Amino acid sequence: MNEPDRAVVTVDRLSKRYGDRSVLRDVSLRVHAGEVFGLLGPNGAGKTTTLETIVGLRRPTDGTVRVLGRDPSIDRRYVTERMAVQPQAATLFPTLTVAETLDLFASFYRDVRRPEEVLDELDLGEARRVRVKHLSGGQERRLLIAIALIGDPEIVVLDEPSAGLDPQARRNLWSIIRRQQERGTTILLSTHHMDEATQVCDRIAVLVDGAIAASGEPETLVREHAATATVTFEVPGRTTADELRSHDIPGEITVTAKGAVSLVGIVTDDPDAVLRRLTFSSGLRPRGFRVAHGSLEDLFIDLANRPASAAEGDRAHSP
Ligand SMILES: Nc1ncnc2c1ncn2[C@@H]1O[C@H](COP(=O)(O)OP(=O)(O)OP(=O)(O)O)[C@@H](O)[C@H]1O
Repeated sequence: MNEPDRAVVTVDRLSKRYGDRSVLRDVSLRVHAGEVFGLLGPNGAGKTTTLETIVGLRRPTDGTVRVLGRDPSIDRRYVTERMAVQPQAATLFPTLTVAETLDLFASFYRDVRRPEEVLDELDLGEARRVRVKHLSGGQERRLLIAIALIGDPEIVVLDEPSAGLDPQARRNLWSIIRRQQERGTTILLSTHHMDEATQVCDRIAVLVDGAIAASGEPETLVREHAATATVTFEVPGRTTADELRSHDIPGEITVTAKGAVSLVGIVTDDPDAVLRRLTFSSGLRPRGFRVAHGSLEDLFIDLANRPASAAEGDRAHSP
């Protein structure tokens, strides 16, 4: 087990401006040892700028970034020996094979993992003799991740690792990330896929317009920000919203007639109370209950569409 509260990446009040354009404003976050931390946000929110500042490729205009206690733009060697970044596809040589490419990158490190083992973990064992220019998009992306892992880093930074992958390849990638976490690696990634954040991230921070709009465990954020659920069911014959309200059922009720039944939808923040009232006291003979809870996607859309001043209040929660 890792030390869960040891911060390996600390970002304090990071701001970045290009000329008079403000791209990041007061971004603060902590990534703890051994966790998978996700940076979420719509296009242009500042995810790449934040990650590139963390890896030392850009310097903050204001604020501080520390990786394992060091400034990554100054102690570059110390940091790059311990923190790996998934490179861009453009870094690869098209005529080298997969195995040759990994050997080349392995030669940059003092302590490396066995290339065959990394290739097998990334399901690239069978493609080891294929030239880079002949790889599929998914294989190329996995090779980029293999390159990030070959030096057995303490921290791995992945900028949109699932971009361009099909749903199955994305699921495979999530298993790879989880396996890497089990090896004790801390993983910092950016994504705009809500399902990815829910599936692989222990904690997330949502960046909107260069500022952190919310952060925490995905389930907690959903509970706090997307508290309502929708209960749907059907009732034989005809009923009305007024009749349901007369049974003291909490929530916003809509009723639609369909053939011999009435379809009912209730948006509520207390689905348990709705189900109790309906089954024990309404006498309505409801059936086919479904309860749909809010999702991270609802939260994301809500935060991305909120005016900047409304998101401001959430910043106090930044980790
Ligand atoms: N070197 C630069 N000079 C000026 N503006 C820049 C520079 N680099 C990034 N930006 C701007 O900063 C903003 C944030 O960009 P960034 O790439 O960090 O966002 P992102 O959240 O990673 O977006 P995406 O999901 O589209 O990759 C964008 O509006 C971008 O145009």
